[in-house]
Formats: sequence, C-alpha cells, structure tokens
Amino acid sequence: MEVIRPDVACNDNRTDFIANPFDYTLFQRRWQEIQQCKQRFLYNNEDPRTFSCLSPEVAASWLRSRENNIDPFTTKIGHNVPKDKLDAILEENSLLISTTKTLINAFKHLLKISGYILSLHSANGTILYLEGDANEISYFKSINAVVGAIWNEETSGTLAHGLSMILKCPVQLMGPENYCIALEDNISSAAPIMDEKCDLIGTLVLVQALGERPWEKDLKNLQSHTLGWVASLAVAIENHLKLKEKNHRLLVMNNTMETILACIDTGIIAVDCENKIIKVNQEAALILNPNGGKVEGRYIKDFVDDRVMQVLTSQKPVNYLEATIRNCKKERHCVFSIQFIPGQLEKRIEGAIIRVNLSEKINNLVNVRTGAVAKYHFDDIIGNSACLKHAKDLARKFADAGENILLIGESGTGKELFAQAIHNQYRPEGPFVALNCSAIPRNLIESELFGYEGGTFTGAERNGRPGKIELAHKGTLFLDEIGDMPIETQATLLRVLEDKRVMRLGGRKYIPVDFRVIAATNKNLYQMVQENQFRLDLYFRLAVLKLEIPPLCQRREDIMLLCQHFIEYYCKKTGHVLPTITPAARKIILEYEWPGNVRQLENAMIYAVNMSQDGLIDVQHLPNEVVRGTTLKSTGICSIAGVTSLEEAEKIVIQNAMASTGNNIPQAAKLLGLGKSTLYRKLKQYKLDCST
Ligand SMILES: Nc1ncnc2c1ncn2[C@@H]1O[C@H](COP(=O)(O)OP(=O)(O)OP(=O)(O)O)[C@@H](O)[C@H]1O
Repeated sequence: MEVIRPDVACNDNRTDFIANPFDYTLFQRRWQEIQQCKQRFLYNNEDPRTFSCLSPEVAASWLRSRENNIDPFTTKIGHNVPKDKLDAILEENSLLISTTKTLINAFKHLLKISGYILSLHSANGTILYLEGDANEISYFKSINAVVGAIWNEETSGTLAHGLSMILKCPVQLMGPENYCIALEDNISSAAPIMDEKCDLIGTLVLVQALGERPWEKDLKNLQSHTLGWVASLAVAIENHLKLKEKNHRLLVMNNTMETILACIDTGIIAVDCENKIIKVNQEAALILNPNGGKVEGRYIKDFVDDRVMQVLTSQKPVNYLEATIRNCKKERHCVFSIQFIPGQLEKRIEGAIIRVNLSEKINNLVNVRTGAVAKYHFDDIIGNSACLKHAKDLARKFADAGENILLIGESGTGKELFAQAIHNQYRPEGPFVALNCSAIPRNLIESELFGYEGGTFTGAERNGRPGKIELAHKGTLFLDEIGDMPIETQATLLRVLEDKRVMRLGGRKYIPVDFRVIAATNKNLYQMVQENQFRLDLYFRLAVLKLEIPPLCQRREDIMLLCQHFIEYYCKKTGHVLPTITPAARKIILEYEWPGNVRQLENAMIYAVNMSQDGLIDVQHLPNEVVRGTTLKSTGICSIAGVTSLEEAEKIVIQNAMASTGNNIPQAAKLLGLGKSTLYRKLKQYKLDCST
C-alpha cells in the first residue's frame, strides 16, 4: 500500500508528494507476495498482521472485512441505494459532481484511451460518477461498480477509497491488497475530498485495470504517479468547492449589503481614491440625480460643492458638514458626514463613505421632534356665537389665499389655535414653526429666527444651527407677540420676506425659503407704527389679511359650551368622573368678565374638576378670583366705588355671598376667603341675619 500522509490534516500542500521511481522487479515480487499472503489469510486463517509484506493498515482492514462478513469471492460488490433515493443523493452532491466533471473534462480523453477509470464517491462511498475506458466500465458494471452502488469497507471490504476515507489521506492499493478477489486485477489510487472544516465530503478513485500477470504485459502502462495525480485532483476539487462556497457567501453578503443599503433612508455614497462614485444606495441616487440618470462611475465633484471636496482632499473625517448638491441646474442644501476607508498599507486611503441627507428632511425631523406641528383644525375651535363663526369663516377664506395674515386679539382668545387651523387647511404637510417674540431675550431673537453659522459667536453650537425661518420652509412661521420684535430684527425679517431667502448670522450664502407668516398681536400695531415702534413696511407685509379674534366677553353664549368642552376633555385625559355644574356655579361663570379669556376659562375648569365633590362643581369649587370678581360685579360695587364707605362695601359683599350660597356659612366664608369665625363676627358686626 502506498500512502500520502498529510503532515497536517487538510494541508493544501499534499500535492507536493514525490512518487518514488517505479521498480518493476520489486513490484512483481511484492504483488506475488501479497497474493500468497492473501491465500494464507483466506484459506489457512493466518493472521495478516504477521505478514511483513503487508502494511498494518491493510492487515487491519482485512480483519475488519472478515468481521463484517464480506464475501471475498462475491462478484457483486457492495449494496445499492434504493432507486427512489438515488436522485436525492445525486442532488445533494450535485456541486461535488459538477465540480469534478468540470475538472475532469480536460483529462477525459486521456482516461478513455489509457484504460483508466475514475470514480467519484460520496462521503459514505456511494458511487456518484464514473468516467473512463468503455470496456473497463462495462467490466465494472458486471461487478456492480455503477452509480448508486455503496462501496465502502463495511459493504465491500478493503478498498483504496474505503481506506482513504478511514485514514483521511490518499491511498494506493495493489490488486491483491483489495479484499474482494473481483478487484484483484487493478491498481487503485484514492484521495479523500474534504470541506473547509476538514470533514469528508467524498473520495476520488483512479483505477487502472490490469491483466492477471500485470508485470508481464501491463507494466508499461503502469503509472507510478497516479496516486499523486489523483491526490492533486482531489485538492483541486476541494479548492474549487471552497472557491464556490466563498463566492456563494460573497454573493449572499453582497445581497445582504444591498438590502441594508436600500433600507437606509439616508443617502450613502461610496467613492474610490480618485473620488469616483463606485456605489450609491437608492436614497443617494435620488438626491444626486432625481431624474434617474446613472451616477455610479461619475466623479463626486460633478455634484457637490467645494466644502465637500476640501474634506475629501484633506482626508480628515467629518461628522457634520452643511454643503450643497447641484443637480439639474438646481442647488439643494444637504448635511454630510464623511468617513474614509483605510487601505491595507498604512496611511493609504482607498476611498470614502459619504452620508448625505437633504437639510429639508432633517429640518422636518427636527420639527416633528420638537413638536413643531400644528394639531388644531377649524373643528377644534369651539363656539357658536355669531362673532366667532364670522372669524372662523374669514379665517377659512384667508387660509386658502396663501398670503401673510395678522391675527389681532387679547391674550388667550385663541390666536395660535386659529393660526394652526389656517396652517392645517393650507399646508398640512409642511412644518408649523412658532416663535414668541416676547418670550426670547431681544439679543437672541435674530439667531433664533435666522440661524447662525458655526463659530459665529461664543456659546454657539460648533456646527451652526438653522433658524426658525429655515425650519419653516414649505410651511408656516407663526410669530406670536410680533409687537415685541426689536426694530432692527424687523428690518432683516422684511428683507427675508421680500427676497424669499435667508442668510444665517455669520454666513455667506443665501438659502432659498418658502414660508407663510402668520403674525399675532394683542397690541395696537398700527398705533405702534405711528409711534415709530414698528416698521410701517413690515406692518403692511404682515397685515395683508387681518383677522380679529373676539374676546370671550363679546361672546358669552360660547362660555358654557367651552366649559363643557374643557371639563369633558380634562376628565377623559385624567380619568376623573365627569361632574355637573350647579346652577349657582353656572351663574358665577356666566357673569364673570374672563379677562384671561379662553385660557383663563380652561384653567378655571381644570381647577374646578379637581375641587369638585360628589360629582358636582359648585360655587366653592371655582377659583377665588372668579367668585370674588363675579360677586363684586353683581353687587355693582365697582360702579359705586368712591361714593360708599369700605364698611358699606364689605357689608354688601358679605350679604351677597350669603345669598348666593343659600346662607351656608362655611361656603360663604370660603367664597369670601375668610375664616368661619371671622365671617360670624362680621355678620354680627353688620347685624346681618344668617337665618333668612
Ligand atoms: N375657541 C376655542 N375652542 C377651544 N379651545 C380654545 C378656543 N380658544 C382658545 N382655546 C384654548 O385656550 C388656550 C389659549 O389659546 P391660544 O394660545 O390660542 O391663545 P392666544 O390668543 O394665542 O394667547 P396668547 O396671546 O397669550 O399667546 C389654548 O389652550 C387653546 O386651546
């Protein structure tokens, strides 16, 4: 037996096997010796391990074959796979078969004319494929060497490929070394085929059929290097399979990457070291060329401005860079992040990955995250009074006109509510960005409104920030308390409104903007113009359409509707039981002036729900200022102030409180904000009868 033992299992260098020069005399002697030993083993039952001409592996295999009851004289070697299972086995091994066929193709002709047969076996020894001399194949058929026959040591006794499967190395057997007599007239060289994990996936056998006395006739053909050849072929098959497996894995990886890229809604651009675009995802393709033209293969400089090119040239990564993308003669503002791909050699850069987002998209995200969305619609504006209905009708008309609007009304009348409803009718998809000019320090209004570039002033964000105007692009900018806007800011705002473009503080580039202004004020803006506190030109720009929101005192019929609305809304939100308003409380609510308008009414109802008892909102559950205000008003005390003494006024107020609570001293005391004992003392002092 010849064996090529791998130094290291699965070492790809097995092919460096060097065959010994073939000595025919030696060969003949060995052949005959082995033949004699075989007979002593078969007929005299001698132990083959004592035969010096036999390798220990073959001797052990012969013994195992006998233990497995293999008939050495059989002419039908091995078992056959059931017919209905054969297709599945061939399918399972199709890659191995096709790879072997591809590699064998070049030698096929040689095999056919030189009397060789090549057989491919699966991991359990099943014959998968046979190729070679037609005569030999037909002899092979007669001893059951057909596709689907299971030939391994357990089914067929000692065989070259059976041993190579066990030893996991190439093995060559000389005729009589095979256990079955029917296989004695050949020399077979077998090599295992392993996968990447060194698991056996098949064996390859090259068989040369010989005559009865091969050293006389066939020795000329006998090739001593067949074992080396078959071993090399097996390695070639292994490598081919590994390559195919790697290719398959690469393909899967590539498809996975493509899918990941397609799922990312940020533009991803990969450029090579010459800044040529090598790969883009769908989002980047859309940003670079919305018309759908090919961008891969083009240079990135055709699309981006100098700022991006400077970063690419400097090879210093950046996480945030605002720059523009040009396409179809249009400029689009974008936010970039650029990272470089290191090469294998130190300091060599192979290319870069550019992440890009349209600023517009980021702004929308910011707006959604910061709550810059309008939630109210016209249906959310409660009220049936004629004046409110009129204001709503007018607002609906104004909404569609698309012009700037000035909302005039006292604090808390619902100006922002109207602004949101107008926005939602006109540009529901766009952002609704609000800025309260009185709530921001005067020196910060400009940066809030126009934004700033990085490094413009101390304390500013490093990368700069877009202003409310930029954020309101394609939407509405709601400027509350516009009367409080500093006069110098008014001039800049006017320019933005006229030019429809904005320049950030410290910036050098104009950014085109498209937004509608809805301004609101509770001041007399026109009078401010006359007093030079507000710019006339800006006033006319903003007050293209003017809308007055009536105060609550002018629409008393809406009061109870609003009360009910706020109580229901609050109870639903907090899980309170819905209370009922008593007639006494209702009277107070209706008579009160509500200087804080709807906002004050809303707060009063929240207070009342929290104070309510036994499912009722009574007088004592209303805020003190509401009760006191109503009581004073209903006594007419405001109008007679100055003509009556303090004691007189106090007496009237107490009388009134007693009357409105049905002479309930604890309630009246609470209503008046007095302790019970104080109220008793005062009742006594003014000789008021608490029993009636
Ligand atoms: N007609 C209405 N229907 C329902 N809720 C209203 C109505 N009017 C005002 N509100 C509510 O009253 C509160 C104050 O409204 P809003 O903020 O719109 O008033 P405003 O006039 O803008 O106030 P300010 O001038 O103080 O900013 C909000 O909670 C709003 O929802």
